[in-house]
Amino acid sequence: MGSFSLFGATPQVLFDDASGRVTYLPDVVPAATAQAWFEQLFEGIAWRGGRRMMYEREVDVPRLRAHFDLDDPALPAPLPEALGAVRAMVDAPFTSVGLNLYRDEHDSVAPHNDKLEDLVRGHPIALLSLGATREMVIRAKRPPRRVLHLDLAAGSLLLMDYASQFHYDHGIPKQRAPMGPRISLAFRVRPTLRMDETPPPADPGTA
Ligand SMILES: O=C(O)CCC(=O)C(=O)O
Ligand SMILES: [Fe+2]
Repeated sequence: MGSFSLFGATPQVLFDDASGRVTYLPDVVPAATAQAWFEQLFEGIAWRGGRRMMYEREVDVPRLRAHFDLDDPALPAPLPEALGAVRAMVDAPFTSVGLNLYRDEHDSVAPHNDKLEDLVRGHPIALLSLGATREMVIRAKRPPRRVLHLDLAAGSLLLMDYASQFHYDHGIPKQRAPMGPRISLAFRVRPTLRMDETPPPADPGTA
């Protein structure tokens, strides 16, 4: 249930109350490993652009993305290793990883909460950061509008629990100063289709 190991990095609990819990764990992955993983993913992933509707107009999603199910037998390196590093810190049965590539300071993700229908209740979202440090803004949806600005450094893990998605938006704002590329890996426990919801075939013995 989103508990984390106390070995390795020292967790910084940013808040932990009725509105949810958000924890930052620096240096979950050593700097050299984080850099190697960044380069492998930057070169090796078939990054996709995207389009979305904004004010009744279609615009580019301001970053590149990719997605994998974690049980994919062709899960590309270094995603299995990255999953291992995350699982060493977080006891949650992650099933999916969403990748974001922020090419430079112009790329961003608008304030949002992760879609609750894509998450299994009670499990956290784990964001592993690689590449350039980028600022994340976490803002309460309702007054008093607590706002947190935090730097997500390479090799760090940010854990946002399920409850926090009801009460806070998070985003990566555009910057004015030039920035190198950053990749984030968003590990989630997604609901699977319940195969057991279809009625079982009639038992021939009782027909
Ligand atoms: O890049 C990040 O750290 C945030 C990504 C994010 O919020 C998402 O993928 O839903
Ligand atoms: Fe998100």
